[in-house]
Amino acid sequence: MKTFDELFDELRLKAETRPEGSGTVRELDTGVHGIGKKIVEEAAEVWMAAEYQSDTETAEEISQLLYHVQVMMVAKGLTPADVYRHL
Ligand SMILES: N=c1c2ncn([C@@H]3O[C@H](COP(=O)(O)OP(=O)(O)OP(=O)(O)O)[C@@H](O)[C@H]3O)c2ncn1[C@@H]1O[C@H](COP(=O)(O)O)[C@@H](O)[C@H]1O
Repeated sequence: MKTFDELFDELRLKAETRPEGSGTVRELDTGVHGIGKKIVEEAAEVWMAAEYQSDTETAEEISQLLYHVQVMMVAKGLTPADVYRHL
C-alpha cells in the first residue's frame, strides 16, 4: 500500500531513470494524447464500477484513475503541490 505522494515520487523517478519494462515509461511515451485517453477510459470504468460493481472493485478502479492522472502530472511537469493549491 502507498500514498498518493509516494506513488507520485515513484512515477517521477521512473520517468527520470526509464527502467526497462516500466508501464509508466510506456504510457509517458504515448504523450498527453495517449495518457488523456487512458484517463477518460478509467474514469468511465470508475463510473460503471460505482453503478454496477462492488465497493472493492470501485476502489480499485479509482486507484487506477489516480495512477493515470499522476502519469499526466508527470508528463506535464506538474507536482502534487501544483494541484493541492487548487483544493
Ligand atoms: N498503480 C499502478 C497502476 N494502476 C493502473 N495501472 C495501469 O493501468 C492499466 C489499467 O488496467 P485496465 O485493466 O483497466 O486496463 P487495460 O486496458 O486492461 O490495460 P492496458 O492494456 O491498457 O495496459 C494496468 O494495466 C496498468 O498498466 C498501473 N500501473 C502501475 N501502477 C503502479 O505504478 C508504479 C510503477 O509501475 P511501472 O512503471 O509499471 O513499473 C508501480 O508501483 C505500480 O504498482
